[in-house]
Amino acid sequence: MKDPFILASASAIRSQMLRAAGVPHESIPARIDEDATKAALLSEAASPRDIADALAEMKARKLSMKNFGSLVLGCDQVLSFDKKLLSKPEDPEQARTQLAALRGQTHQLLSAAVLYQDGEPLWRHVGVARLTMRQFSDAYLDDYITRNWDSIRWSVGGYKIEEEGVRLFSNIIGDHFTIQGLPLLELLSYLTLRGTLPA
Ligand SMILES: Nc1nc2c(ncn2[C@@H]2O[C@H](COP(=O)(O)OP(=O)(O)OP(=O)(O)O)[C@@H](O)[C@H]2O)c(=O)[nH]1
Repeated sequence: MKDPFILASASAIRSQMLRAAGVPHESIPARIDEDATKAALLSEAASPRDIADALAEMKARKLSMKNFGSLVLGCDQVLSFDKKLLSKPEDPEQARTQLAALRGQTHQLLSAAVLYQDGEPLWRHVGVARLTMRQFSDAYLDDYITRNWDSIRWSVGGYKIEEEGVRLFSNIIGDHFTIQGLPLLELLSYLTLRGTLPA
């Protein structure tokens, strides 16, 4: 690729998806205060989509200002359920409470991506997936968390779709990439259209 590509994210799976797609990049965590920004936006009644987009843009802009010439991709994923924003579970108990609330219900994962270059936004997209959980038993939920806590603690929904988390669901509308945190197909389409990736 002509311009260096920076993924402004600490997310291993986002980097893995880009690498698997043949997009060479450097991963640099943006280290912004997500909680403060999320709280401020929620106090202004911002929508989950706008919150994810704003956080992704903050990450992209911060690293773009320090890396002129590079393409910088910022990402953020939020879980929207019952008009509330859920965050990564802080402990197994919170994971259990959150998953019990999502049981038998449909929630949305919104994965925002914003591309910057030289301090200016080039492209943005928010991918949306709709996921319906089955009526799993309390016993299964307890065992699931015991078996998977070390892995699911880093995921906003308390599950990893490519691992045992898939057994929590009865229906999913949306692509795997969006669920894992990156609207990859839309990003690749843009990079190809702009000539960054060969058509
Ligand atoms: N492997 C995997 N990761 C998931 C899945 N669902 C959500 N995630 C991850 O959950 C995390 C959502 O938190 P974010 O705040 O968007 O990203 P982060 O991991 O904190 O990293 P930053 O981009 O540096 O903020 C992301 O890393 C997603 O990739 C999944 O099904 N599988």
